Amino acid sequence: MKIICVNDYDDMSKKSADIVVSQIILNPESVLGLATGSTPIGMYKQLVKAYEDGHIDFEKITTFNLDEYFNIDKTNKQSYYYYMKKNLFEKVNINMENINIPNGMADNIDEECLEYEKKIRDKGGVDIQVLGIGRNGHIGFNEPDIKFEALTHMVKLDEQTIKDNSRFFDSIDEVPTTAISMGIKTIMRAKKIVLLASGKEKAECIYEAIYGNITPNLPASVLQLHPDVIFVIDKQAGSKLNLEEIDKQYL
Ligand SMILES: N[C@@H]1[C@@H](O)[C@H](O)[C@@H](COP(=O)(O)O)O[C@@H]1O
Repeated sequence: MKIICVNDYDDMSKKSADIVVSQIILNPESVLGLATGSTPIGMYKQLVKAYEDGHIDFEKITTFNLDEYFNIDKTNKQSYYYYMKKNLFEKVNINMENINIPNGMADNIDEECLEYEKKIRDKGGVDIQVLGIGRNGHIGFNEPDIKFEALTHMVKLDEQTIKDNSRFFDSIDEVPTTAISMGIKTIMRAKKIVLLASGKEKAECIYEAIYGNITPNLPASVLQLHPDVIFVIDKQAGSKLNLEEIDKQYL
């Protein structure tokens, strides 16, 4: 595990974008695993800038998003499809046939999940997976007590997550209570993982993810077992860590 602790949100966005940009430059046919939420928005802005400046080309890039709300249409402004379109896809030269987001409107969700896993496998797996983290330590929508062996599946959202995500909706009653999410096993199969966190409200879960027991109660703790994971966090999110100690242990 590598931990990069930077000054603030802007630096977190630049640093994490640098990592993704390098991946794209090294392999223009990369398979990117993408995340939503407020945290990666700055990173997407940086990726768009790198594209506009001519540093990267998305033509041969494939993407797989972590998750999507259940029963929310692509055109709905709260959908993760809409989020990805607005923040990245419509601003770069990505081929929309190469983007993949679970279909929350699928008639048969089990089939949709199996198909999603198959598509990832057929592409040779995810080269680099971007993650945010929920305050309860969730990654994707893998809430506490999730099974580590789960692949893409339907999940029930935690009360805390519903509350946290209600800021994007007009009222808490509109927040979906279920979603389709890559499972922990899907995430752990990625060749490289970059987790982003910013702000003091993430300090506790970042501390637990790095120092705590590896337990489904704190899904992000499983990342301690991944051979190539980088946490890019700002000072506030890293405020509970003893960074000198971590340098000795992990770097
Ligand atoms: N499914 C997403 C996660 O992928 C994201 O990491 C989390 C944190 O969001 P934020 O970055 O807004 O704190 O929110 C949602 O629940």
